[in-house]
Amino acid sequence: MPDTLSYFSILEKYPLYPLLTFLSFAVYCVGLVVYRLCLSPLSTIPGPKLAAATSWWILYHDYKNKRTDTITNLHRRYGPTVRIGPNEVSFTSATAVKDIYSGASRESGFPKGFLYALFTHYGKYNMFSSLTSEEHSWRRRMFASSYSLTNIINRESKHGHIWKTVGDYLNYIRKDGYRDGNTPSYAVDIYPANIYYACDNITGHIFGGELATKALGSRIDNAQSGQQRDALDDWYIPTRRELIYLWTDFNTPLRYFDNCEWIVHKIVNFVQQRRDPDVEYAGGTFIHHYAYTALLSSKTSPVTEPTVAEKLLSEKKSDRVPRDFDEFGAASETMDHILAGMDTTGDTLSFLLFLLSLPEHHAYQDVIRDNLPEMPPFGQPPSVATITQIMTNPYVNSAIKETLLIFPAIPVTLPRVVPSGGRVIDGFRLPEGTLASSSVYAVNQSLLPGFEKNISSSKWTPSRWLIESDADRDRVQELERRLWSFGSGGRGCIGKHLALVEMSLLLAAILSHFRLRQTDDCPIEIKHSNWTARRSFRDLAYMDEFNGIIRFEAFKE
Ligand code: HEM
Repeated sequence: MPDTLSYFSILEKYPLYPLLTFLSFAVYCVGLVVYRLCLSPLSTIPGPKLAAATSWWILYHDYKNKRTDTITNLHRRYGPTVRIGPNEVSFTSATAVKDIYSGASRESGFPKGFLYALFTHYGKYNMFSSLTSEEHSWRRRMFASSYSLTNIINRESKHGHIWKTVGDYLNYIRKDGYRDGNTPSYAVDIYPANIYYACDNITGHIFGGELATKALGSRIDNAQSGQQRDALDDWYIPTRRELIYLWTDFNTPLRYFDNCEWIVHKIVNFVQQRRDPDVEYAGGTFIHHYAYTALLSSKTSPVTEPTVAEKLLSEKKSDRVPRDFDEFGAASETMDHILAGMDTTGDTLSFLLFLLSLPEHHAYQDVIRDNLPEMPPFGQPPSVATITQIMTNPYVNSAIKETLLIFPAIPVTLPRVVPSGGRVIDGFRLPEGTLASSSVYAVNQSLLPGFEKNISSSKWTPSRWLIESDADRDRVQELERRLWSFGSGGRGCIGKHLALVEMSLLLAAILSHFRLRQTDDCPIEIKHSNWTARRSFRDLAYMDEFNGIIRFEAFKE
């Protein structure tokens, strides 16, 4: 019988085997590091040597939830181009951002990194989660016009949904705010209030006023509003999207998910078919269920206004979309818009109201208030002229833009992958497959004076957006052009104008009825223990000293 070849018998025969294995591995590792540091096409890009040598360096910062902060500090030290991993480079210059995110019109920027595959719904890709330009462009074409500024303002001037929701918000303050004795002032936990506001607006834009959520709750019975509020509160489980970048680093599961999209969809479909169509939570959570059933209801509702849902349903029948684009695909789009429009707009509003409530900004509140136009009652749609006047009011504008600049709701890296053939960015040749990206926060901070010397401050200074001289004009125009809080190019934020209209109208209405003040002791329940725990898509903890409560001092009922 031949000898069994066991590990031990090999050891007996070749005693140097383990040592040789170890040495080969060590030579491989040293070779890899030498290649990455000295021979790789990325080796001339500035950055920490450790980051260039091993991806564990950025992984460690991802794990500590410190990616954005770390990258921003590296840009301060090394300039606009920094290598942050063996295969990853971060950029802040205007040309690099243009090349990566806008690119040739055919490409509409580089393909997205796999991180985005996390944002499918019902097992179906959507505009945000689709990675390549082929998967994305037909989707974006479907409803790009629904989100143009002209369309939003015209629709608002006819139907006045946003203005009605603004009215609901003011009622919510008076009804749900904590009133101390007989004082005409109301303490409100503004974080959930702003999420409800953003949700009622985006769902109104997608499905129309009838089918919109009424989380602010003044237009329908409280039970339904209460249920919607609870669902929205539950959505923000603090840990839901923590460590999101580890998913990009360990993207094998995402690639796997990408390949088995159709299996997930088949399962969702199978479960759906066997359930009562009215049963709750089709496709996942309450919000998934709402988006799916509201889309189905849109099919039978009389068309009274040009909604996004109506556009989706009519495009679905056309030959401009792939044949397998079904109701779940359409519902995935609506879900995507709801989620993309909810915490971004809601949080930006929360930062803005909190900043204005600070004693050092009370004077700026007064300046905004003193420059507001006469506004219509909430039951009546505002005219195009009124909306335009509010939107172009330099003080309203400056407060919103400054909040977007210093506290962008999505400050993180927006990952992109260098397409086939490689590209030259900022004078550096990047091979195909390199992760070439920018972080919103780093780009915005790099626009502030003294950034490189680390003396740029994150102090909220809305007056930097005011034009008082010719020199100011050039500076402000450049700032407007480069403000990157909504991203840019073919994959930039489609909801930007909707968000700006929502924020401008709400700010104008609040300041024309209330003074915003801080409050110390207030016995109201805080939905989220502090703002650090709520950073849904942020690895920066803005204003973590703020508990979310603001006092609205009424001077006009
Ligand atoms: C202050 C509010 C908002 C901010 C700061 C914001 C920010 C952003 C950013 C930075 C991106 C680019 C992501 C990337 O390139 O990877 C983006 C994309 C997107 N946003 Fe917004 N957003 C806001 C409001 C909204 C609203 C109200 C909607 C509602 C429709 C929306 C829908 C989307 C969608 C669908 C995309 C993906 C676009 C595409 O891939 O073509 N956003 N947003």
